Amino acid sequence: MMRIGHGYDVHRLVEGRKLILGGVEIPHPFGLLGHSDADVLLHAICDALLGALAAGDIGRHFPDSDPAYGGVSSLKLLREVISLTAARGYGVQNLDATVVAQSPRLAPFIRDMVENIATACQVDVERVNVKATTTEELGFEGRREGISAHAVVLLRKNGANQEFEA
Ligand SMILES: Nc1ccn([C@@H]2O[C@H](COP(=O)(O)O)[C@@H](O)[C@H]2O)c(=O)n1
Ligand SMILES: C[C@@]1(CO)OP(=O)(O)OP(=O)(O)OC[C@H]1O
Repeated sequence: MMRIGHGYDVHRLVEGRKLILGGVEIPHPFGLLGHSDADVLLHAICDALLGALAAGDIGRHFPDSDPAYGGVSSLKLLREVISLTAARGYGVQNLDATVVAQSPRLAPFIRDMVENIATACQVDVERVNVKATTTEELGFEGRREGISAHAVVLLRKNGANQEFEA
């Protein structure tokens, strides 16, 4: 059995914060604001996984009112969501995500993001794809006020054929 999930998140860009995307620290004069490390890409992926499980969203599992999550690495949150996914009997068939950022240029960091995500999800890198796009300077991302991310994930029941079936 397969289950599909979608995730979307936005964080504001500010001075004095690190920019962390997909668990990779990216040199940039601005970083994302949040209670956690504000890794907008991993948050979208967590929400896609939770959506596929019909298990709510990241804020329900890791409330931003809980000091335990202050400054937490979102890779830790992703690993916890994957533990829940495995406990429900599912694994990641494949995952695709898009980061919407006018700057910085993310292409040099995509491979490391994919490796971090694949490791946290306990799958081969071939099952994970991360893309980046600008908005041609339109909207809040285009004005560099924030970065957004979209993710979709397909889960398969453990024990099921791991290849695509017709
Ligand atoms: N922050 C970004 C945004 C985009 N890229 C790469 O550039 C390509 C073209 O982007 P457009 O928004 O002009 O379509 C895109 O496909 C990415 O490969 C990037 O590295 N970092
Ligand atoms: C990740 C959590 C964890 O405290 O905090 P934030 O970094 O603020 O991220 P957001 O996507 O706004 O909401 C989810 C929160 O639960």
